[in-house]
Amino acid sequence: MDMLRRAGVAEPHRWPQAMMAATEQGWPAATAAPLASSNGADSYGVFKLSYDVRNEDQELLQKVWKSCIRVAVSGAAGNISSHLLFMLASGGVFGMDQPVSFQLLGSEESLLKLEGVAMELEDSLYPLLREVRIGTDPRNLFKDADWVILLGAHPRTPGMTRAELLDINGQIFREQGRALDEVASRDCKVLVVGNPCNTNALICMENAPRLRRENFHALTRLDENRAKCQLALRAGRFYTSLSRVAVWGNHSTTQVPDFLNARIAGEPAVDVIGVERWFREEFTPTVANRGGAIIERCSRSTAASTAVSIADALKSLVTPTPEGDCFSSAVCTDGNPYGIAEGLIFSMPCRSKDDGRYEIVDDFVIDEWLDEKITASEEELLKERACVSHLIPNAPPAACEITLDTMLPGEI
Ligand SMILES: NC(=O)c1ccc[n+]([C@@H]2O[C@H](COP(=O)([O-])OP(=O)(O)OC[C@H]3O[C@@H](n4cnc5c(N)ncnc54)[C@H](O)[C@@H]3O)[C@@H](O)[C@H]2O)c1
Repeated sequence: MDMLRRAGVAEPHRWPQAMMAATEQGWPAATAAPLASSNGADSYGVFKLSYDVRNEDQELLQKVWKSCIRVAVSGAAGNISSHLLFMLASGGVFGMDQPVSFQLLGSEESLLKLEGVAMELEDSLYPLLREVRIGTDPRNLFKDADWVILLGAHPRTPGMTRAELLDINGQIFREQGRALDEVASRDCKVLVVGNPCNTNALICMENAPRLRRENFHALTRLDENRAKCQLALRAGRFYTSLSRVAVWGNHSTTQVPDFLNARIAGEPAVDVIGVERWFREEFTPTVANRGGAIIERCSRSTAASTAVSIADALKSLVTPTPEGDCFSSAVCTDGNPYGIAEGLIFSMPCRSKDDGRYEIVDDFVIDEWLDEKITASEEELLKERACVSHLIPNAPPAACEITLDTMLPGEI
């Protein structure tokens, strides 16, 4: 500890007991008894060991590390998480000087698998990973969280309508919103991935009034990445030449990948590619069907590219957006510059400085065609909000009028 201070190193959370930590009370442990802990869940396996930092990790002590951040992940035993956690622990998202503590939430059924995930994290020997906690109680696992990534959701079973899925998953996200409200850091940033992610994020936000509304996001970065890939392929240019590629609206088949404002090497994509019919008739459905096309070929969901897009979404919030560019995130529409109905979670072009906050880019041109598509996605989200009015505090009761299945192919 003294050496840390002398070296001017910010004290990571609970350092020097950092390589430590455990399972939540009651977990059928293959490990030693859980330790008492400051945030209600105990650290797992090797993470619960204490050691004398003065005699170890001399190399690490030479480095100037920031204070440890707490990252909570729900659905942490699932497919997407099995890629994501390893990216987060490697430093590739929050930075090579940013220690992290994982608080991993699973369902009762996934607990054994969650322990397996924790064991793989142990074996990966990530210097930046200082704690791992696992369990099933969101009030334990979200405690003091700085970042929360909500992957856990009920899969749609055969015959289940979108309205039924909205209700089942809405109940999960109402409960998790309440838990965040009680125990998470007030400045906590929340990224919802579990589907239907825009409306799940809305329910979560509305049930967590202590947290800032602007800190709730639903993931549309995968759609943006897919749109960029299609533009690059069609133009015969590499991804790096693309900028201002935004996706508007819902993460569903009504999503609107925006080609009008997209740039390729600084020029309008519509001029570089030049085939209007392709944009209007092929581009959008190709982007929306990409997950289905991948499943057809390899019989598995697109967990890896989704995890990469989550990493991209988080990185975009903690690094400055390059001049003239933007990133897509579904965020709260309150006060938005495009006249979209307030009180929705709607994907829009955003820019960030680097501190987790963002602003909505206000200079995108919306022509009649784009406006019509954006309005259709907005109307869908208004209907989804009506369907879950019983899960939103103080919302007037409303009828559920969703009839279309707009779930993206390839997503459960
Ligand atoms: N927004 C996007 O771009 C995007 C892309 C792909 C997938 N998704 C969605 O992400 C979600 C996760 O996908 P996956 O492939 O990892 O699914 P998965 O089924 O492999 O994993 C989900 C995990 O969540 C757990 N879980 C269920 N309910 C839970 C709860 N209440 N609390 C904690 N854990 C819970 C399950 O037990 C399971 O382990 C799905 O809803 C999927 O549709 C979104």
